[in-house]
Amino acid sequence: MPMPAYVRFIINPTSGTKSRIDVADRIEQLLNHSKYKHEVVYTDYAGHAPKLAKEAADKGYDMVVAVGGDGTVNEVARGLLYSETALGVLPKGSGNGLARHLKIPMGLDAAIKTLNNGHIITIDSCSINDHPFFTTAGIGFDAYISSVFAGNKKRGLKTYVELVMKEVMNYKHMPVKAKINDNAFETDCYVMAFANAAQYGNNAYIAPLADIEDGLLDVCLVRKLDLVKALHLSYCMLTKQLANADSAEYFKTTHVKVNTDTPIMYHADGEFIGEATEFDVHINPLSLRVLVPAGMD
Ligand SMILES: Nc1ncnc2c1ncn2[C@@H]1O[C@H](COP(=O)(O)OP(=O)(O)OP(=O)(O)O)[C@@H](O)[C@H]1O
Repeated sequence: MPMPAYVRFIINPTSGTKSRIDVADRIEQLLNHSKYKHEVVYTDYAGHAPKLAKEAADKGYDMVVAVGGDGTVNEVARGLLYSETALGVLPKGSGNGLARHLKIPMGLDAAIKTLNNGHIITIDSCSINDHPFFTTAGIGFDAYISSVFAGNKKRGLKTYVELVMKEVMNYKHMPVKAKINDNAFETDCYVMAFANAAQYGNNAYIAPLADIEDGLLDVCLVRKLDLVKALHLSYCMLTKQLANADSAEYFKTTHVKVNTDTPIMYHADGEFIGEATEFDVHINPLSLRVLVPAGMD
């Protein structure tokens, strides 16, 4: 990056649980000002961040830093795709899947210092029915949970876990037709998760083998679920063993197609999108520049 590099911080004031920390003030205090000239802007509404990010990319800013959870990261990154402008992340959500995958510290001060010492890599992104995603997308149960969570006033990990526990046995698998790696098959689908990064967030590893620079999409399919399987899956997610678990099937591919007769819910980076009967999911190799901590390649 040139010296000084021009940086726009985009803060989602609604993300994360309530905190009294003044993020703009911490940035002012800890950012290396001989390296960066910066400005701070705030989102006014959902869907504002892609415009603010694209505007910065069009003006030739060197980096745009998303301050928020994976929803904000998604919106900012969407505005930067295929541009020279790098994404930076100050994690402020409850899951922070992309930040965790990239080994960005969860603490605000440490994450700001990472911006001072980090370097840029180029990562893959993915799309589900033309919605870009950078961490995970999915159809079935995980999308259903994102839809209920979206309407929930309370946020945070505890609320999320309570919700999953309450709903996991009520949700029913659906029959789908899928095509992965030219192999077409019919299957029941409780959840089909598509992963660019290894985890949903909170160290729940839905795709432990995911490499964000390999040009491949990792797919995890759970056909049906009962209580024993649910407990086993949770254990495997938290211990990074899902790729070899009996309760799930794991694929690496570049492109997935899914069809259903009955509409099924889908999400991208944890944000509920809607329902559809056809899904086209693919990888966009090396499409986003990202600043990562020193030592991460
Ligand atoms: N000013 C705003 N007012 C209302 N919604 C906003 C605003 N700015 C952004 N959003 C929306 O907030 C959504 C959630 O943001 P984000 O994921 O960053 O936080 P979070 O939900 O608290 O984090 P997590 O997903 O980790 O729980 C985003 O998808 C975005 O569309």
